[in-house]
Amino acid sequence: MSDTPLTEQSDTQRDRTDDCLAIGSIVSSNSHMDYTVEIYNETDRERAPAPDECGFGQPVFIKKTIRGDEYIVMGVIYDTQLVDPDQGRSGPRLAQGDQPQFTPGYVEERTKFAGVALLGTAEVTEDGTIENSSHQMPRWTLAVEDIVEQCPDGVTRDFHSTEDGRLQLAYIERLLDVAGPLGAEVTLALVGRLRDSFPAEEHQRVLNVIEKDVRWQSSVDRGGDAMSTPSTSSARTGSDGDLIGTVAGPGDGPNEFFIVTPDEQAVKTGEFITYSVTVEGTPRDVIARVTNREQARGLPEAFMADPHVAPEAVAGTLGVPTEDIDLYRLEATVIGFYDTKMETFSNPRQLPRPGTQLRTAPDAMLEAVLPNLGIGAENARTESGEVDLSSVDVATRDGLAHMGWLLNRETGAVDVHVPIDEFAATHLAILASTGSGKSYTAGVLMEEMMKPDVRASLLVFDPHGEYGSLSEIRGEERFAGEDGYRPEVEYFNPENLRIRISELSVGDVMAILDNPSDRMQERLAGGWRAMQQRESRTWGVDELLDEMRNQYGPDDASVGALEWRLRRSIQRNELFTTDVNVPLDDLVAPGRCTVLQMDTLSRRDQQMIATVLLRRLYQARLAAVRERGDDPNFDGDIIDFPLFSLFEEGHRFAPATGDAPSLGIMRTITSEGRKFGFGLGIISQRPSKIDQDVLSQCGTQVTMKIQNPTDQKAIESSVEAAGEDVLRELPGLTPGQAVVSGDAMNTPVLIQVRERHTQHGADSIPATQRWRTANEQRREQPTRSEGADMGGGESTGDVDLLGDG
Ligand SMILES: Nc1ncnc2c1ncn2[C@@H]1O[C@H](COP(=O)(O)OP(=O)(O)OP(=O)(O)O)[C@@H](O)[C@H]1O
Repeated sequence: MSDTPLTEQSDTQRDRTDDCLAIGSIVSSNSHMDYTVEIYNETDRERAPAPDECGFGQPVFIKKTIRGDEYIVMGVIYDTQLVDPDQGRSGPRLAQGDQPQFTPGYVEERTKFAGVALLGTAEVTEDGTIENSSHQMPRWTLAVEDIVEQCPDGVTRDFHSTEDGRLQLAYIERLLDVAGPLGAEVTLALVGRLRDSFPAEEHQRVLNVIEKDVRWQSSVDRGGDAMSTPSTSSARTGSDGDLIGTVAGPGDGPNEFFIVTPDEQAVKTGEFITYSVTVEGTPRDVIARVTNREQARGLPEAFMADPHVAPEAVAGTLGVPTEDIDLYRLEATVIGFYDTKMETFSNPRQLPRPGTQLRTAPDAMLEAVLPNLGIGAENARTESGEVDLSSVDVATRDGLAHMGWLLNRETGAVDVHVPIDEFAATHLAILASTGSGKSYTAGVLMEEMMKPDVRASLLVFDPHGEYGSLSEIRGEERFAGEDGYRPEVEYFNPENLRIRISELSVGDVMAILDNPSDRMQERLAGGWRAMQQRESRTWGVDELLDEMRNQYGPDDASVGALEWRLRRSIQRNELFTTDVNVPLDDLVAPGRCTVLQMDTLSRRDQQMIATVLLRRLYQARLAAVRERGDDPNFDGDIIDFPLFSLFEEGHRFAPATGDAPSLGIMRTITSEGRKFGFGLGIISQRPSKIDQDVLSQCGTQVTMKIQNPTDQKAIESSVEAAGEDVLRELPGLTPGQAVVSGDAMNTPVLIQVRERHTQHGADSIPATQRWRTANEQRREQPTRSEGADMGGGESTGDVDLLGDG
């Protein structure tokens, strides 16, 4: 057999099957798909194939005539074997191998076999080209001595083209099976040949994917299983309309599906993606939310055995590719397409088909469809009654709170606006562990509510005095209206916040008196009822005691016991007065934010203030809605504008356990307030400690980092919109990141809360800084500070204390 390439080169791009180089003949088969071919040498043929004409990965064909029609059976050389009869022979031969003329049998025995795996079939046309190629398993069996010919590149190309010009490679799985350990290599060799025949970019991309996959499979099979470690870290941020992945198939739930995406897309959980479907003849862009992300393919864990060695170094040594090999498997849940008539999402009840391409939902689209704009989008309707999303510019719309932007997109790329009407009517909960940004976020919302396009009437119950800096908005230009509007910010503290005793209910008094006996309760109820019948509203404890003594006799022991309690808890408490009652007009007005600073009051007194004020405000709203103002006999308060009241430490006012007097009115307002234009906002770091009735009535939720499992459970059971995927996000959020869900949004949204326009008033000052400053002050003015701090006694001196004097 000659090693020199033939000078007479065949035209490899020719596409005809006639006059091809015969390279060998079949001698046996290992299976229906796997044949052994003896390669011709000089003694068999005048023109024996050169090594590169019958090498590894060489496409070949065998001609077959079936019922008069001519076919080729395509195959590929996937293995070669040399047979040397001399091997293992120790006895002498008559002649040596370099004297073939004397020993033709010997040379013939010393031969080369090739393994040929079958790929498919094609029909041969009259002009010798092929058509109707099929990559199915050939049905006919080949015979011993069938001639195997070298397949020219043109024929190979035609065998891999479909009728409509697409590239087909449908035999790969079979080839990998048949060729065993050499399957990946022979597939790669074939892919390499096809690259020249299919130069178009679309074909090259497909070949890239196949090549990467096969290469990956083969190298990982050598190195171990692909790891599947869930990962959420990624550098890139999704952007407008990018192609991000392909639908792999349906997921666990009826609205869920899986997507495969390469690492470079870095699609995160919470990202909004879109695909197109036709619903009742109309093409629709359906939005889905990514709910989970797992690595489907990455470097094997075994490569990470030594933390001093980068896994890429191991991979490089083993020849495992490391670039662009990571694949992620995302789970997504269908939100729906935006129904421009109903102005909400509608579920197409149709999952995307496997293979559907997915894009990130465009920024502008998300900005318009995420908030529940409700009737807010009315003036963007076209004549057909549909809302023209492209004309919905939420940024210029009135009554929306700009809370921040989508966390998964570039900063500010998709601004998130929350309709204030929604949460002002159906209540709001801001829930997060301490230090996660609750008060900060509440501050952002309050700023938004005081803007000229909203001018809310806000009443803030502030048990920690955290909203002192909100007064800055009075002078901020961005809060000024063209008509001269300037928001008012008023502060009330216990000195100017008094409760008139006659405003208390008997239930309130019982709570204040700390479990009076049954008989005392009975006496108190009788006396209180009588007092409330009186015209005068300026009675006090003395008048009440007189009334009870009138009813139950001057020496009644229970009245005696009540006297002591009433004097201690009510008469001597500066919070309660007989006459002064804060006028509601001083407290609430449109365009006014009133902050009740209650940090010096006991918890019980804070609850009492909330109870009485909420009751008065609620009744005043009720009177307005029921048009009691028209009744000449009505002398109560009327508030003819909606109210929104915000509670820091909400669990203090509506606790899940205990007997807070404020709980009743808070339950009433959260369940009925919608009808009367009275919204509550509950801020709390302990959702599990809030009354579940109150919490579950909060239609809009801003949930931030929460790690405590009991609190997570409370959210799960009371926050309807918080799906499993949303709850999973909560522990991983950092300060300022939040999930906004519920009535105000069409779907839960992961946001970065914007920065405050005013200063945040709740920053804790580090203890070390305080110590240092205090110490420095003492050193500068030792005598004065010592005198003040030590109560004027003999000072030991700071120098001595520090031990350096
Ligand atoms: N959106 C944001 N942008 C910038 N910084 C923020 C943001 N949200 C919170 N922070 C920072 O996080 C800190 C904690 O926020 P905040 O005081 O609102 O927490 P909190 O949940 O109310 O805590 P606490 O329960 O102790 O009152 C703030 O001091 C602020 O510096």
